[in-house]
Amino acid sequence: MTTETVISVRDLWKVFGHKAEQVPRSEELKALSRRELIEKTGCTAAVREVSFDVAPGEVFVVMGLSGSGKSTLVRCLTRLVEPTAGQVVFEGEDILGAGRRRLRDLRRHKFSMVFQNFGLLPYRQVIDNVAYGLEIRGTSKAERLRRAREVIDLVGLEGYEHSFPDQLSGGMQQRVGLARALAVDPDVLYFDEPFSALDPLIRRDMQNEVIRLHREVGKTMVFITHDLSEALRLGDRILIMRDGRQVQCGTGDELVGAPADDYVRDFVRDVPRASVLTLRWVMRQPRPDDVLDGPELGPDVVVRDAVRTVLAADRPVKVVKDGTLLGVVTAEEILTVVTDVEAVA
Ligand SMILES: Nc1ncnc2c1ncn2[C@@H]1O[C@H](COP(=O)(O)OP(=O)(O)OP(=O)(O)O)[C@@H](O)[C@H]1O
Repeated sequence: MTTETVISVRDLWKVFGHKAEQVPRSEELKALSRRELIEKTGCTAAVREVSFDVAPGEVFVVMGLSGSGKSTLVRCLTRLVEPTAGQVVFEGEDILGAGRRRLRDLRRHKFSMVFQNFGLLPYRQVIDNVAYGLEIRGTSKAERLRRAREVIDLVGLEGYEHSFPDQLSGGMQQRVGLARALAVDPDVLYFDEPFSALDPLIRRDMQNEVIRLHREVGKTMVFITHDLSEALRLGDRILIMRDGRQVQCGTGDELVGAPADDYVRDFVRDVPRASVLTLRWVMRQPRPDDVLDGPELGPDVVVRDAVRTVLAADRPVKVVKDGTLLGVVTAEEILTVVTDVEAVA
């Protein structure tokens, strides 16, 4: 664990069933597929041997098909679900050893959750819903209302302080959910498919809202989704799960440029590659006949943003980082990505 880690997860297991504890301890049971494990022991392995780190300020996305273990994994991080084995270290503390009081403090002061069904209190006005987390913390009324107004403004709900949740649209209710989560100034925000009940346009608005809020408040976020375009838009890194196991963890361009297996390849098949891949994925080594006095671009420039420069140059564009030439790109490499969806996979 370094100070550059907010959450550090090691060999995490969550098994449901009577003999749950036996599964992570037995090499024989660990090796079984999920189906074989159910048949043999009656246990469901929802999360199997998952390890990852989340850095401060990172948006970390957990993605996978329905039933792959996303919700169970993220609930283990706050112990809403009790892990069967492994380690969850939060800001240097192994929270699997935390007692009830410590856990309650962590949930009140360090974590906030945003759920798909909003979880708002129906008989409370917006402002009291937003102030709720501060109320249970014991913050004075004047202070919690002041803070609630501040975050209501931050999420664009000014003027709706005294509305009740059922007077608001789904998108606005989710803004209340966001404001409530932000009001307590947590260290980490956990989102469990918060926008999947919203229609596509509102959903896009809310994704933009999260991007904007992240830029403004810089919180560490762990975000569950089964929607790859949402994952790519929001995530600094994406963990892909299948049947409880992690299949791959990486940046969007790593998943699209080098999918770990057919499951990931299937997920990323329809992604517009030019919008995700960066020059490091398409550049080639210079050849002896290349004239190397063309324009320079960085390796992290997205192909789509490099098209104009590359096509306008009459010599190879140099891909340079910290003064070192990493490779070159010409119209040929760029057009391969822009026109051929499977070219680099
Ligand atoms: N309380 C429980 N008891 C028994 N099995 C459970 C329990 N909760 C989850 N599971 C099982 O664990 C597996 C993973 O479920 P989980 O809800 O974490 O997946 P998910 O990827 O979040 O799915 P979804 O996208 O549908 O919410 C599933 O097979 C599920 O049936």
